Amino acid sequence: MTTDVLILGAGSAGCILANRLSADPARRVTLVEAGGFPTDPDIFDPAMWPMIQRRPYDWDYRTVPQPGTAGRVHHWARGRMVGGSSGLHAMFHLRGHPADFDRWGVMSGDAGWSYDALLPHFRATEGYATETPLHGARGEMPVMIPEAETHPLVRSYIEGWQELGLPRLPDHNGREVIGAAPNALMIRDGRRVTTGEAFLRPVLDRPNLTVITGAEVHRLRIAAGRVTGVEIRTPGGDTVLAAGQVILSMGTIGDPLLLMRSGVGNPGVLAAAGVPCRVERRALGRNLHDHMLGAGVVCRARKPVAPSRLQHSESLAYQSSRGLDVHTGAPDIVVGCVVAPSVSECFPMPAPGETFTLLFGVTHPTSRGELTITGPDLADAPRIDPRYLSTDHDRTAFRAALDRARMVAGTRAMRDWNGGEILPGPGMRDLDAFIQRAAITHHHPVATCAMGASDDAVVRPDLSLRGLDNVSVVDASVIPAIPCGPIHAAVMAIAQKFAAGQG
Ligand SMILES: Cc1cc2nc3c(=O)[nH]c(=O)nc-3n(C[C@H](O)[C@H](O)[C@H](O)COP(=O)(O)OP(=O)(O)OC[C@H]3O[C@@H](n4cnc5c(N)ncnc54)[C@H](O)[C@@H]3O)c2cc1C
Repeated sequence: MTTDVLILGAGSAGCILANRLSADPARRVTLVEAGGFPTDPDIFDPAMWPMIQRRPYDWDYRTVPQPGTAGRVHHWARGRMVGGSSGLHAMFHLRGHPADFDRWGVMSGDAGWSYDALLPHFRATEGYATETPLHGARGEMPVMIPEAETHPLVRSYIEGWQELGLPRLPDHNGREVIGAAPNALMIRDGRRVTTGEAFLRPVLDRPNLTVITGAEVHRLRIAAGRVTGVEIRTPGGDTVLAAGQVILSMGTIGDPLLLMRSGVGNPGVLAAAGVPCRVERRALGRNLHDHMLGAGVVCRARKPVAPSRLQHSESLAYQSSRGLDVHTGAPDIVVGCVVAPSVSECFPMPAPGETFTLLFGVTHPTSRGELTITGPDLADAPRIDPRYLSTDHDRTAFRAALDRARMVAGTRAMRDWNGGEILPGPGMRDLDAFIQRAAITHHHPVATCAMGASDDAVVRPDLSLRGLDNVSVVDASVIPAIPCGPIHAAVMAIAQKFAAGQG
């Protein structure tokens, strides 16, 4: 089968690309996805999001043991369904601080990635209730700002930050991010909205769009610096697809794995996995990084904590470790309020309704890891090593974030709620050791195919892959440096910007 554009992966980016690129009826677009259309009703129930991992529609990757987190192995959830990880995520919509994207502009050597240049692409995907110069209302992805639904505990938490001098923001998608606000959410009428629902389902009847589900992309066939065919594995057997243009949208893990299985990458890594090197690209899989959260400062509640009417983790407060009176510029730490108990696997889970949790984390970690293949086949598990908490910067900032979480717990506004700290607990002397055991992924791995101006970078600023003429990479893997907050909004903007550039 031959098509004009073959999009590999129907995740957060892939569904937007399929929508935008098939809008031109003259362009034949084929979208290939390993998973199927989601059918589990739990996926669409916002409150269920922490419970739906490790089900069949989660790739459920594992890291190698992490020296920085007490030798622990971390589970990395990734959606294996139409909509990809937008079917598993916590639905928080936050772009990041403008400085995060201005930095992308510098790193890529292309001002098109600066905040002001990206703003129309952010807005084009957004469906806020009201259009403003900073918020889009005509995009397909609903963005809800909770008001009456906000939990009373979270209201007190936000007041606690105000008491400490942090501003109360309407949401985190203004020009300043430092402050506390209810999380803006990708929810409509009480249901999660995936990119599959928002962008793909409405255009499924386009005659020029073909969607193939249950199909795992195994390898790219490469000849004369181009991809000449894509080997796909389906329950019905193997097949080869061909296209003029191939777009990789399989995410931060899926893209480098496919490229490495196909012979693109670091010759040493490929040789160790038994794959002949066809295209040398040493940076592929490197630069892997992720946000982590400490889970958590857990407090006994003085009164019953009713269940969240949203998705439990209702507010993040971004801030500067330099002081609570710093209200401009990019934040470097964050504290979040979770209405339910939230702890890592190292601690017993407290009973719901009797405790609440303050998560704490670092917005711009400097730890950098690597992802590699271990063999040539789809069944060969990847080696994922984020090298969590391997820099002084990250460990120091984590301590500052933990201190801030304790500060807000001690405010007057929280007095009616806080019945005493359970974790780390007043007797805990070694807070660094606690952090090592409490840190969990915030689920934002990026940068294995990072864009950059230098010839070493995996993709160019236009997201074309260096070394293969007809291949582009469009998803979270191209992010060169993680923005301060959750990255889904940035992934949507990346896909929107790329599609807009295709004419
Ligand atoms: C539990 C969790 C909570 C999160 N919470 C938030 C949040 O609240 N806010 C936020 O902004 N971000 C959040 N994120 C992060 C965000 O969801 C992801 O960063 C984003 O969805 C990534 O988009 P993507 O297009 O790069 O990849 P994905 O959406 O993961 O899409 C990749 C697609 O490729 C498919 N694929 C992979 N390999 C193959 C293959 N070999 N063959 C065929 N198909 C393949 C996958 O099945 C998937 O559909 C969260 C993520 C998780 C997992």
